[in-house]
Amino acid sequence: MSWPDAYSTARDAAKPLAAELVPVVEATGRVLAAAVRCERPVPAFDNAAMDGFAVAGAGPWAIRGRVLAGAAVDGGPLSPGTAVEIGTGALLPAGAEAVLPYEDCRVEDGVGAQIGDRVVIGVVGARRHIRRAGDALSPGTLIAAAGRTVTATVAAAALQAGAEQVLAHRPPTVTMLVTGDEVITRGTPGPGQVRDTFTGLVTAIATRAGGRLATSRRLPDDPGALGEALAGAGTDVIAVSGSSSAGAADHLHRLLGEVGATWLVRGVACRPGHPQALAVLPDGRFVVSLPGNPYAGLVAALTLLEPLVATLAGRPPASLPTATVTGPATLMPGGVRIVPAGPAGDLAAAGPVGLHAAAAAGTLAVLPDDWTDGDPAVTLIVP
Ligand SMILES: Nc1nc2c(c(=O)[nH]1)N[C@H]1C(S)=C(S)[C@@H](COP(=O)(O)OP(=O)(O)OC[C@H]3O[C@@H](n4cnc5c(N)ncnc54)[C@H](O)[C@@H]3O)O[C@H]1N2
Ligand code: MOO
Repeated sequence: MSWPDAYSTARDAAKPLAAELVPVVEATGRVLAAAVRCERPVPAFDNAAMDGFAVAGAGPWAIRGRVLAGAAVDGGPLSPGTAVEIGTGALLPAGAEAVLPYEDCRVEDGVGAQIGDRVVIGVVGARRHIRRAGDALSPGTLIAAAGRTVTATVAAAALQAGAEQVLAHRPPTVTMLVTGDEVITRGTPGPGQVRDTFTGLVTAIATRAGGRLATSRRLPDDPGALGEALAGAGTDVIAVSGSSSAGAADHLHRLLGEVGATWLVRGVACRPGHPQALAVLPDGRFVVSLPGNPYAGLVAALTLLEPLVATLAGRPPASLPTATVTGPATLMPGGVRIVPAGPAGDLAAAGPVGLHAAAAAGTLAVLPDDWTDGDPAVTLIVP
C-alpha cells in the first residue's frame, strides 16, 4: 500500500469513541463532542476596574464606607455627592457613575460636614473605570467548538464562562507490547542486548494524539506469551514493537491470522518502515505493528498509530503540514523515503536504526519518488 493510503486508512479506520460528561478540570487533552458556550456573563456583575473611589453625582463626594472584592455593598445605592472607597473587582454599588483611581483624586476632611467625615476631591475623566456585567463575554458566546482539543486555556475559558462539565470523547487507551529476547527496559545492555527505545516514543505519540498509554510490557520472543498478551490487553489499541518481519522469532503476523484479525494495512511502500501493519481483531481492538528497527518503528508510529489514536479520540481529520525541503536524498522508486529534516527544511541522512538524526532535526520529510531538491513535502513532527 502507498504511504498516503496507509496514513489515510489508519485515520479512517475507526469512529470516535463515545462521548461522556466530564468535569472541565479533568478534560484537558480530551476532544470536545459538543461546543462549549458561555453560560453566564463575564464579568458576572458590575465592578470596579481600578482601586479608588466609586462616586455618584457631582463632587466633592462624602465618603460613605469601603467595599473590597468579595464583599457585599452595605447601605443601598450611592446617592449623588457620595462615594465609597472601592477595590478592583469589587461589586459596584448601584448609583455609582464612575471610579476615581487613587492617583486621580485626593482625600480631605469634609467642610461643613459631620466631624470626622472625609471627602474625595477630583474630576471624573473620560474613562469611567467601571466594568459592566457581560462586558467581556455574554451568554451564548462560543468558547470552543466541537472537535477542539481541551487545552489548559480552553479549560480555563470554559470555567470562566460558567461551564463545570463538558461533553468530551473517551480517550483511547493503548497497550505497548515490546517484543524481543534481546530487549531490556532498564540498565546497560549486555552482549547481544539492546535498550528499548519504543515505550517513551509510543507514550508521547499516543498522548499527543489524545490517547493514554495504559500498560507497557516487555515480552520474550515466545508465541504463547505474545498470544496471551494480545488476548488479555483490554485497551482500544495494542502497539507491538518488533516481531513484524519474517524471522524465526517473528510471530505477530501469524498469530493475528490465527485469531481472525482483519488486515487494514500490511506493508507500506516506504523506507524505512515497510513491514509496518495495522489490523483489527474480531472484537474491534486495533493492533499496530511497529518494525523493530528504532527509526523505522518511529516512522510507523507516526504513519499508523498517531492518526488512528487521533480519530478514536475524536479529532477531526486534518491535512498534514507541508514544507519546502532541500538537500540530497536517495529516493525510493515506487514509494516514499522518510528523511529527517531540520527547521530550515535541510535533509539529514538516516538509516533504519539510529534516532539521533530525527532527534536533532525535529521533523521528518516524506519524499515521493518524483521529489526534487527544493520541492515541498509532507512533514511529520517527531515527539
Ligand atoms: N528476511 C527479511 N528480513 C528482514 C526484513 C525482510 O523484509 N525480510 N525486513 C527488515 C526490516 S526493513 C525491518 S524494519 C526489520 C523488522 O524486524 P522486526 O519488526 O521483526 O523486529 P526484530 O527482528 O525483533 O528487530 C529488528 C531490530 O530492531 C531491534 N529492536 C527490536 N525491538 C527494539 C526495541 N524495543 N528497542 C530498540 N531496538 C529494538 C532489534 O534488536 C533488531 O536489531 O526486519 C528486517 N529483516
Ligand atoms: O523498516 Mo526497515 O529497514 O524498512 O527498518
